[in-house]
Amino acid sequence: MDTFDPHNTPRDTLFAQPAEALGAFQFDQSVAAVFPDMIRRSVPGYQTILAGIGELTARYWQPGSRLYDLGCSLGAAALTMRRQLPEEAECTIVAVDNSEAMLVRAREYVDAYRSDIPIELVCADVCDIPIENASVVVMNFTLQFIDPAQREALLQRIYDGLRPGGVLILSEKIHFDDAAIQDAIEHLHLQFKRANGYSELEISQKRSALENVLITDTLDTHLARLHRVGFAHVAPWFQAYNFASLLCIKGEAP
Ligand SMILES: Nc1ncnc2c1ncn2[C@@H]1O[C@H](C[S@+](CC[C@H]([NH3+])C(=O)[O-])CC(=O)[O-])[C@@H](O)[C@H]1O
Ligand SMILES: O=C(O)C(=O)Cc1ccccc1
Repeated sequence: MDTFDPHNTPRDTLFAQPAEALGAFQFDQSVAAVFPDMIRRSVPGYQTILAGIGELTARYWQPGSRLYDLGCSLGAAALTMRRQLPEEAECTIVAVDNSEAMLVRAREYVDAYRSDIPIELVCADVCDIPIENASVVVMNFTLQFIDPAQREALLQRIYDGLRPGGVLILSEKIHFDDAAIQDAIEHLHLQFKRANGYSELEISQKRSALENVLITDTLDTHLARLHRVGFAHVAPWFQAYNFASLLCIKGEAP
């Protein structure tokens, strides 16, 4: 087998041909194979958000704690977090995804870089795993795929598993209640995809496949829910069109 090169991965053409029957979007082997290209060309600000996750990790990690990447896909956030920790940090990074195909490839990415800090790759539903002794929890575009009825309970378990002073970094595609704003911002995202070489057919077929799979909330829904589960400080630290990332800080113990 050729040596794995994380900087040279194939182009996303998954929705380029007319499909007779379009199934629901799944994180299967074909998506995993093109995922770095797909996310870069589909999510404005993705690289900037990863850089911010690195900077926030450097600021909020705590010695002897666990750092989580929930819905890790190929482990991009887990690897970015690890680069920010000192080699001698007695921390463990836990990266979770329920797609076996993603985790097989995540293993290749993780193995391509050397470090004394372990990244545990766990194949599980993020709603089922224990979250304990955490200083930094990242959900980079994952909550949007969780059943809306389960979102608050998951956020509550994250909050409960954080140490005082720990943080959740939550990135999400969002929508807007104001129809004129929704229209304008969706247009900006469409133009972003077109500028990145996606055809009208690719855009519309992917949109259909994502229907009822990727379910967005508004920024207000996110903020209210994050406050309800207990976060003392919550604010968006980044937004590009309809993609936002929130910093949620658990208060210090009284
Ligand atoms: N219930 C679930 N349990 C575990 N994993 C899940 C679940 N539902 C979906 N996933 C996983 O969440 C990931 C979402 S992608 C994250 C990008 C990454 N964070 C990145 O920083 O590159 C975002 C996107 O494709 O828009 C996929 O790998 C799913 O298998
Ligand atoms: O492509 C889109 O329209 C998105 O909303 C982002 C996305 C990126 C990768 C997989 C699924 C959705």
